[in-house]
Amino acid sequence: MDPNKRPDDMERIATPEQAQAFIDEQVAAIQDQVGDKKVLLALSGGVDSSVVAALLIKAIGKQLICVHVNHGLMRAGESEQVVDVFQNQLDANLVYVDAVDRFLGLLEGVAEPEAKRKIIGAEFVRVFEEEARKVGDEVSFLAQGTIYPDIIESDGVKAHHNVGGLPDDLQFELCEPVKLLYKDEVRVVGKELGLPDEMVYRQPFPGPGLGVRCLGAITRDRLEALREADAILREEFDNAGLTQSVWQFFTVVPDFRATGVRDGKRAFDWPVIIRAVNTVDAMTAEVPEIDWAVLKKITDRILTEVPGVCRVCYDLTPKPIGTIEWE
Ligand SMILES: Nc1ncnc2c1ncn2[C@@H]1O[C@H](COP(=O)(O)OP(=O)(O)OP(=O)(O)O)[C@@H](O)[C@H]1O
Repeated sequence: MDPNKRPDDMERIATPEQAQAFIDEQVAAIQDQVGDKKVLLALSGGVDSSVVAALLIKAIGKQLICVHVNHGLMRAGESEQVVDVFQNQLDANLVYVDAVDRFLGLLEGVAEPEAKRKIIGAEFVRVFEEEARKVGDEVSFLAQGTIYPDIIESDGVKAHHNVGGLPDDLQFELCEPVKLLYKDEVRVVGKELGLPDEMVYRQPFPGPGLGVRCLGAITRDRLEALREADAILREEFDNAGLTQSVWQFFTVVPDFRATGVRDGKRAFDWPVIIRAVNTVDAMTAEVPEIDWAVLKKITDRILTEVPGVCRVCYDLTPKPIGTIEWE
């Protein structure tokens, strides 16, 4: 039997009971696979790696070493939540790497989106490799949040390597407990494992994080404005009950300024663009009709609370022609 093929008769996990049965089965399988050896996991705080971390903690406790890389491009509060949930609440073995200066230093002056993505991806592998080398001798397994769509997308040939790119002398045996699950099932399992809703229902977030929403060459002040505006948007969408009904929403800060008037004086500050989309498969997307009062409240808050911003726009472009992300 192909271990990367979901059996035709496998039930779709939708209830807490089904999730619990899956958890029990995987905990036993992990204990069987790993024994008393150690496992390394890159933990982003996204739903896939968080569910894998929680499963492994349940199965082998401190034999799991989680590495979280704060590259400075996380949304507000995300890295703090990883520390709070995994270190404080679940008492996990967590290595927190503050790599903000490294990433932002390398990205300085780089405006081309593909170049930015490459720098972020390559540096991530480098940071992870450094951490893996520190513990490499004691570790035998690499856990990954591979899910079934990753396997289907890679044509079923081999499991998708989330932290691919590790050198040959640093190869581990893989442990991928959710590789046969669809995203909705991973969420049900995450909920049953007691992870917070913000983690379990986290919307898709691009690998390069806020780096591709701070358009052009990233500067620290513009990145901070983006992070604050994004936090306001998320808070107000949540207050308006839109978090579950809108598929994805975020802000973008372009690398040009607009004029305005603040306290009787000319302002020359950045615009913030609000992007919200609904989609089934991310191939096409529509812009939801957000209640005017909600948009106005978000606009007021961004203009008063976020330094360096003097204009707020709502992006009305469907996909196609516009992609969901701006870069
Ligand atoms: N900042 C980070 N720190 C540690 N690991 C990370 C980080 N960002 C990404 N990763 C690792 O790379 C994997 C792939 O990241 P990607 O951004 O593509 O998200 P994903 O496939 O949706 O998974 P997840 O839901 O776990 O974020 C993650 O599952 C995680 O193992």
